[in-house]
Amino acid sequence: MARQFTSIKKSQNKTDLKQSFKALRYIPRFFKEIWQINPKMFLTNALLRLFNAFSPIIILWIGKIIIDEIIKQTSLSGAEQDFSTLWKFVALELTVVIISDVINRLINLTDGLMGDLYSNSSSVTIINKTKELSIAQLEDPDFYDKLERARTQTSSRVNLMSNTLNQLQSIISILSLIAGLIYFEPLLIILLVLSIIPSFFNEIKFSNQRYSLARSWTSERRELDYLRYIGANSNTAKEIKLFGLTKFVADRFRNLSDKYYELNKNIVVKRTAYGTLFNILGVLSYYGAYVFIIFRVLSGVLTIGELTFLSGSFNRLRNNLQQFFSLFTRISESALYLKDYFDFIDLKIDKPSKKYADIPADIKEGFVIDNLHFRYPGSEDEVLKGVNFKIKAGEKMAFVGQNGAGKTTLIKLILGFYEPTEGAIYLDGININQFDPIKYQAMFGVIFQDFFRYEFTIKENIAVGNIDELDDQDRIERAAALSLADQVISEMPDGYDQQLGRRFVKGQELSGGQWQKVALARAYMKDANVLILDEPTSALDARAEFDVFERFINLTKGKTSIIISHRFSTVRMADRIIVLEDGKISSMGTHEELMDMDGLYSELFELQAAGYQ
Ligand SMILES: Nc1ncnc2c1ncn2[C@@H]1O[C@H](COP(=O)(O)OP(=O)(O)OP(=O)(O)O)[C@@H](O)[C@H]1O
Repeated sequence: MARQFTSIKKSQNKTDLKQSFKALRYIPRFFKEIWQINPKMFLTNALLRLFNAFSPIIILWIGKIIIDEIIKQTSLSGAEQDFSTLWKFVALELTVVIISDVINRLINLTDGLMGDLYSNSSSVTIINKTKELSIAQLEDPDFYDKLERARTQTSSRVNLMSNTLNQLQSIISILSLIAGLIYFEPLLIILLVLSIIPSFFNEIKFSNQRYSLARSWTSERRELDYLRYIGANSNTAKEIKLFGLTKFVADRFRNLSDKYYELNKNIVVKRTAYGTLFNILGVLSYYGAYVFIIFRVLSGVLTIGELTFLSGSFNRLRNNLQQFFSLFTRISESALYLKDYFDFIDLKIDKPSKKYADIPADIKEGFVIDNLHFRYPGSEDEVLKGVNFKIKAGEKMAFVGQNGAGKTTLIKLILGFYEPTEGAIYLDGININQFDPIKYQAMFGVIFQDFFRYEFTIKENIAVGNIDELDDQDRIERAAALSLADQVISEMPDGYDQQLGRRFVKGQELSGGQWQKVALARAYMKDANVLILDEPTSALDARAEFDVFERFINLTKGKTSIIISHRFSTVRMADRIIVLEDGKISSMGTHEELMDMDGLYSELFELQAAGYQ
């Protein structure tokens, strides 16, 4: 733990300032994004801030006039006294204070609204960017960390916006106050700046350390989130209770979070200690300046009004400068996070510059899987080890094999989610990597075994198979009838509009088999050229599975389809069956042909049949 902290320090010390300043480069682009979201609101906010930037000096100046006027009037005899100027300035000060207060509220309001708009818009940007990433990229931990950082730092970016605007406002205030000081006592400024600079560098140093700690802990933080999720969640509650896992999960969480706490504590304690020391220097400088001004008044160089103006300006300036420096470090800290966001949305997507081949409107010959080898990125193990076979147009294939044999992987390669490490897949003689992946994948209707249970309505859950047809009720009902989801829907109080899951009000949880029926309907939502069902019926009862496949076979007459199933009653309906064993095809043929061979297929079939006897 200590070693990790030292290495963070070592790597950071040299580049502290440089990194902070470099990160500020992203701020103009950030503000361009905010401006584009709502130019009118942005402009209003800027104008309001411009006015309020001058309010401190105006109020101090009026205060000086009021005090000098009081002293002047009190030195006059009763007959000579005229308080009209005095009251005019009191009224003026009151007006400025009220206006400034109202403006402050308007600034907060527009800040909040712009923050909301920005947060919504950047979330959409992140969602859209995620869509462009390939499955391989999304499964890569480095990419995933980038996505995570971009996603979780939205609030930090919203704060960055108001902090930067506050900073600009503060700069104008500071300049106006400095102008006042220069007019009377320029020496005071040097004293002021000298006392504040050390705390500025101190802040920058620690903010960089905090950032690099947070960054180097991205995957651990993800683990913490995950542990928090499984430890306190209705989906996992059954197992957590039954297996008595609470202590295991809580201990694992505590161990990890304690480490992070210690590392972070180390940084924040030092930051506070140094910060306090430098702040005391600031206070001393203020009183030094105060004594200096008092002497100038006593020696008759300055008036009492000027004393209140100067000491007020000095104090204000000190606060503003301190706020300026601490804001600067917060801004540079958030700007480092901003870099993560832009790094993510600027991620290069591998788009070949070549022209894509045309997708065949109807499959004529079919697929040729030629000497296919595959290893998952970052993995040593070869999952597919030289697979060769053809799928003729209109053929119904089934893949069988034991767990981990490579069936789903083969489907993912046919869908073009990954590039083979060796060999190729051809569709009607064209290597599938020549097709535009989006158009190519649109040819398929696929349901995976780990299909997603969207906590939307049933109707939406079916329509995700072809979301453009969300309003086509007939189509949704036809798809539901084919997958037997219509039986589930008829039992729901809200029918097709039934909210599913337990997350939202009126949500209805479904059984595993009911979910499968709903998900299966997605495959029927479009006239896909190729239908692939990867074990989506494992939770159906025997009769339901038989009904589902009978419908599937009837519907897909003349269409190419692939089924993965561990149930031989289903598999035997296929025209041809491929038996995968440890990444290789051990045999293929019709059910009868395979039964005649003395291989894995007949062995597994007999085993399953024996189970039913
Ligand atoms: N995303 C991944 N990254 C790395 N390895 C993976 C990934 N997905 C699967 N594997 C590995 O690839 C091998 C084949 O997995 P695959 O899912 O293709 O098997 P399967 O035949 O479909 O098994 P099952 O019948 O259990 O669904 C397994 O050893 C698995 O651990």
